[in-house]
Amino acid sequence: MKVVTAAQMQALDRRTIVEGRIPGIVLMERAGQGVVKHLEAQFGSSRGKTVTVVCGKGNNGGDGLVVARLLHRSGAKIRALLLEPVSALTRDAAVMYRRFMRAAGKSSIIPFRVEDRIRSLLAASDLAIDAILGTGLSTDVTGTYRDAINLINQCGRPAVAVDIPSGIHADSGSVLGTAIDASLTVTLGLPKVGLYVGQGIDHAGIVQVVDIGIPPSFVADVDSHVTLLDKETVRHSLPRRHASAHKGTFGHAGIIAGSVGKTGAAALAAQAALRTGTGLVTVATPASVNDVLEAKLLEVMTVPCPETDARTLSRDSLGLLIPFMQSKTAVAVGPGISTHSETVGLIRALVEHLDRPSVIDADALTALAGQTSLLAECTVTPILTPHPGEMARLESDATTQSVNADRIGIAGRFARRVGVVLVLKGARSVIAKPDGSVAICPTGNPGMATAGTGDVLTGMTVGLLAQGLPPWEAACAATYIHGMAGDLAGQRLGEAGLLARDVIEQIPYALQIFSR
Ligand SMILES: NC(=O)C1=CN([C@@H]2O[C@H](COP(=O)(O)OP(=O)(O)OC[C@H]3O[C@@H](n4cnc5c(N)ncnc54)[C@H](O)[C@@H]3O)[C@@H](O)[C@H]2O)[C@@H](O)CC1
Ligand SMILES: [K+]
Repeated sequence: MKVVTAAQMQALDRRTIVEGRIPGIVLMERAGQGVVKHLEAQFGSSRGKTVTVVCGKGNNGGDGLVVARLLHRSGAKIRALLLEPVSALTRDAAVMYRRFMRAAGKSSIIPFRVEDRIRSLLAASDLAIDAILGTGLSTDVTGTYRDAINLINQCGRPAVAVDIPSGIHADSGSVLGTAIDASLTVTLGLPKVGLYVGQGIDHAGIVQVVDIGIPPSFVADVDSHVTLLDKETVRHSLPRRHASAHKGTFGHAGIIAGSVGKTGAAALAAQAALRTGTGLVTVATPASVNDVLEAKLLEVMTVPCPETDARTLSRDSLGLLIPFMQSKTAVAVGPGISTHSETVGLIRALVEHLDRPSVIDADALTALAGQTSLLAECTVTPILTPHPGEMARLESDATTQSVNADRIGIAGRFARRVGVVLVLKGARSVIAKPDGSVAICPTGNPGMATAGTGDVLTGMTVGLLAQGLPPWEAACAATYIHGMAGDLAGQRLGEAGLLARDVIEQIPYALQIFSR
């Protein structure tokens, strides 16, 4: 599904109304129906609930008035707060105002004047609906609008944002003055970029997308290079397990990983590859830590390699690692290998011999800082999986902050310039391909910001490569399923105590969801 800017969405809405001959009020009705559907899926039936709907003067407010009418019809007790006089409403919002008034009566509409009254109304509500500002937001929020947003945030009730949390810039995700902290955002037509970047991520809560009937041919014409990953796309790319399968059918992943003090990274990546369905996994690791891995890993094979005095892979490993890579279906390089200068030299030499599907991660990325031209030698497009700090090292003039300020732009430009598939990790990981287009992964949670989850992603990615997925499909599917497994683990354990190993344990359950 394409992800769009406010201007792109407004143009699509307009084209649908003018060329598609679907009146704005019909789109608004569908928007309201979609919001109610997702709201009830999340919070249960609205019958008997008290709901306060806060409406601005624009079409976002119009959507809110549809929600108010539909919830009233379902037996909820509704109060609609108008932030502006009725005369200021847009034409379509005014139509929805009249429809609501006819259905619920004038006493259900409350002008936003007396702050204390509003505060007590919100406090007595089960839910607040934020229909204050949508894609029409242009400047900092001030005055009554700011007061309304702050009162909703302070009331302690879950807020459902219509289209986008009011105050969030639909393109940049930045907060313009103040913004709603939504539990659920039901976005209309196509998802907006601002829900997946910057502060927008924290303010949006759960994001659901509602189809309001924009003709697919109009959507196809939108020039957006950003898409939102979804379950169906991932499902189509996953390997099938035929009845005649044997372990050779599902590939052999080679993982070059580990050093003293960092055998856990190798173990996590190897286990994650197996849990993702890979037939065979072999880890190449410094000789003196090999026994540790043998003890940790039952199903994984290991290859002890020559090492430095610091017990990291040495330059002498190259002669062994070249045939190691050539005998595997796919290769991962990097988890826990250290940044020892000799190991760095080894990785740079090794990359020139990468002739099969590969994932380059962690310390191997640091080894490639300022040396990404070496990747031109790879015969199959490699997948790089940096976190923002590693990304900043790869892009010499960047910092972690500047990377996070433009994750989509940086990922797309880097993937195009260097000719790689890039997974820029972090909240809402983005995956970019060599043509510069970018997918946003909606799965995952803050509990996954813990040691070792990156190694798990590397293992899952090489595992899918070994099973024959092309690099782009493998990167997208691994990132999505990694997030799903993390979400399942988070549901069971909560976020604070979640460990990388818990994510591995949930991979099979995440995969089961695809086979249903
Ligand atoms: N017909 C359409 O175009 C559709 C629009 N839809 C809804 O309409 C929204 C867009 O509607 P609008 O373009 O009317 O705009 P909004 O409803 O987002 O904004 C309302 C008004 O607020 C004003 N405004 C901008 N910044 C402000 C600020 N900082 N403080 C106070 N007021 C400010 C704008 O001038 C605008 O007129 C979408 O987000 C969506 O919810 C949906 O109903 C689907 C169809
Ligand atoms: K809103």
